[in-house]
Amino acid sequence: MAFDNWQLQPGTLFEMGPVVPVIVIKDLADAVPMAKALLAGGIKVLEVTLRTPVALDAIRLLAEQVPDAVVGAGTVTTAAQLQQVAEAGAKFAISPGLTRELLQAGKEAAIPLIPGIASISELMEGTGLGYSHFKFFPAEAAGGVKTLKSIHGPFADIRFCPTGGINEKNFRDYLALPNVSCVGGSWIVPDDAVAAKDWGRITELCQAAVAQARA
Ligand SMILES: O=C(O)C(=O)C[C@H](O)[C@H](O)COP(=O)(O)O
Repeated sequence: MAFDNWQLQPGTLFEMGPVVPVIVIKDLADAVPMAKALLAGGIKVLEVTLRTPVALDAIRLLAEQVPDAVVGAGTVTTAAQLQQVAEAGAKFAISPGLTRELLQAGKEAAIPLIPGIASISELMEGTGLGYSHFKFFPAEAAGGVKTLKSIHGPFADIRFCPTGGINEKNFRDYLALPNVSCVGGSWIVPDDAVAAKDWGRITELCQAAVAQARA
């Protein structure tokens, strides 16, 4: 189940995967070349985290200048931030966790909210309000593939985007699960590549991930 007022359904978003880069933009000038490097590598869905002062401006800029990308916001932890990112043009919002306030605001928002869970009780808080698509965070630290396999038993209809500790070595183990159609991670946008403005390396990392996901 999802919400009719959402302009994009989370199932559609998850199917656009397989890897959602978790992006930290420190310098606004990096936003457009980075997004183009990701697109060139076959990655369309971008999560720009609200961890830096320029994050909202970066979302606004990307929504205007890189229309082929599906740009959303990460690290959205409050209802006020959800409203801000929607106004900035984000196509979706992802949270590392959930609160009742955020879930309520998400139901009424124009864009889909993907709340984060690390426990069954948090999951039930979300499913109780009608949510069916969640971030599983911090994936590796919260039991990883084993935990998601166990959750699939009682919650077979629920889908996850695991994030946190996922990399080129383990991401296919997650994608093989029936309740996972995309994973999030920062390994395809490494800090040192961004600092060096080595966009070619980012494109190569994306191409490798996309090719491995298909293999
Ligand atoms: O910023 C947020 O909203 C988060 O939830 C955290 C990120 O998803 C993880 O930090 C990504 O994890 P790594 O791929 O291990 O770097």
